[in-house]
Amino acid sequence: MKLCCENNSIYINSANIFTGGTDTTTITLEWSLAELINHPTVMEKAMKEIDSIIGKDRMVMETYIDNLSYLQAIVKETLRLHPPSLFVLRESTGNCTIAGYDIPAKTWVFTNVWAICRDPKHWDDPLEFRPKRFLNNDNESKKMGQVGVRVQHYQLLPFGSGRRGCPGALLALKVAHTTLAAMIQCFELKAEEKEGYYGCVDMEEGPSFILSRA
Ligand code: HEM
Repeated sequence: MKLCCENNSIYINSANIFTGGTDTTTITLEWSLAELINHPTVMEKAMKEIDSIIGKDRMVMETYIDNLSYLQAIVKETLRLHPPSLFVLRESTGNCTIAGYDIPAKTWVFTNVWAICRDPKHWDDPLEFRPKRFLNNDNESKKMGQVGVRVQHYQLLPFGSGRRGCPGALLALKVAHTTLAAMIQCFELKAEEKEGYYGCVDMEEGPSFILSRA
């Protein structure tokens, strides 16, 4: 049988899934672990949540994740401060105006996800790693608790949005939540004591479109 695909689309889509689906999730895990090591009280709270919901005799499994709301807030806060895809890209199909700028047809428009996720217009203390902001139990969280990474809350866009939004978001979140929970449950993580970084992980960002640690 001869398969007929315009523009080599099977090849392009498969490559998309591999490139878009591998680095992004591991980078999210790396940033989450780095933030947890640098915020021992957050780490302790996450351990306590896992202990109280799962206990010490069972391993974390995907089915428990719905009950680990603090862990989910940690991943959300990581994706806010360190969105692996810095930009979301669109090409205008016709002339249009965005935020007062006239955009001609066929223009590439980059949305700076990184900047929006740190914008003080949308976030209190935007540079602080504070997963609590996503939990529904104080005034700030009442505002932010409902902000999801996969719905149309445009101040938090790690997976993009709309028809071309990330199709792997659900899978990515499942993998990130379960792996992070297992690592917190099984290991005691600390930073190496080396000159300049006593007990802290260096959070410098690498130079790339995909936001990895330097
Ligand atoms: C934390 C992990 C991930 C992040 C942060 C992420 C982020 C994104 C973003 C921002 C886009 C562009 C969306 C837009 O333009 O609106 C995208 C597209 C895409 N992602 Fe992900 N992604 C992740 C994981 C995955 C996984 C696990 C897969 C597949 C197994 C995947 C497959 C894709 C594909 C195929 C596209 C292109 C969709 C299209 O062009 O229509 N991603 N992703």
